[in-house]
Amino acid sequence: MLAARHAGDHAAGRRGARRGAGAVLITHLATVGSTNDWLTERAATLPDGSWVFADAQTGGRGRRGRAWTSLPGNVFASVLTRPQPGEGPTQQLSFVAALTLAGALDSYAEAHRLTLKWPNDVLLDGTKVAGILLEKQGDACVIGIGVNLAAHPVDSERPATSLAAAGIAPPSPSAFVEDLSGNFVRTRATWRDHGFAATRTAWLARAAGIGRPLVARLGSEALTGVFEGLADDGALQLRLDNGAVRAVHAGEVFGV
Ligand SMILES: O=C(O)CCCC[C@@H]1SC[C@@H]2NC(=O)N[C@@H]21
Repeated sequence: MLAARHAGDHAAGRRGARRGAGAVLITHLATVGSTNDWLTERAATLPDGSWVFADAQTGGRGRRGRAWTSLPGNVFASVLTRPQPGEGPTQQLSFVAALTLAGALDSYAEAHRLTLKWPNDVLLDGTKVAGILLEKQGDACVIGIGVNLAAHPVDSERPATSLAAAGIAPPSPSAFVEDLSGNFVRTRATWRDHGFAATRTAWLARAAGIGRPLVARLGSEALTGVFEGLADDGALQLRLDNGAVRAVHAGEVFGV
């Protein structure tokens, strides 16, 4: 285990930092506001591919300004990326991250039970088990990952599940983060070496609702169409009833 190296970690209750498989730096905190904030504050000094995770998160954030309920025994982790030679645009990282996460979950649940929902949710038996939040800081991008291993919120507007609720013995968060970090190196290398085409094909192979009707809610607008695929910038391609294909860059999608 490496000695503590960052100033200002006392308040967070530092557990330690170590090099995981492939010499990835993984920092383990007892408690933190948000692992995304922790990394964003250190984006200028930490190396590309650095991870942080925490036993407790007091101000977890989700997409679209929502709070992320951070229950004990779950994973709250973030990884720092900077554009590397050969890599595509940052928006594509969203799909690299979703594949990384699904690949890590494959060790615990049969692959057919795990599907991907645009843009970057992971579903277990059709219900959300994990979410991803990408935040840019200059040219860096912090990818936050929340996984319901042991518990899930029961009172939330949107249905959620956990490995435990699905009858799967959950791993420890630290073991899961170890899997995630190793998987991210491999998934990212595939993206770099084979371009977005390989990542898109892999993502679409696990996508929930591909080729089926869905509703995309974009603010006050709701569009109905058939989910046809993914554009290079990560937009969902929706074939509308009039035959035109509309690119959906932001919003939420629901099956109909
Ligand atoms: O589905 C979503 O809305 C994205 C959820 C992302 C939650 C994770 S938990 C670790 C990291 N820190 C945060 O504050 N958010 C992300």
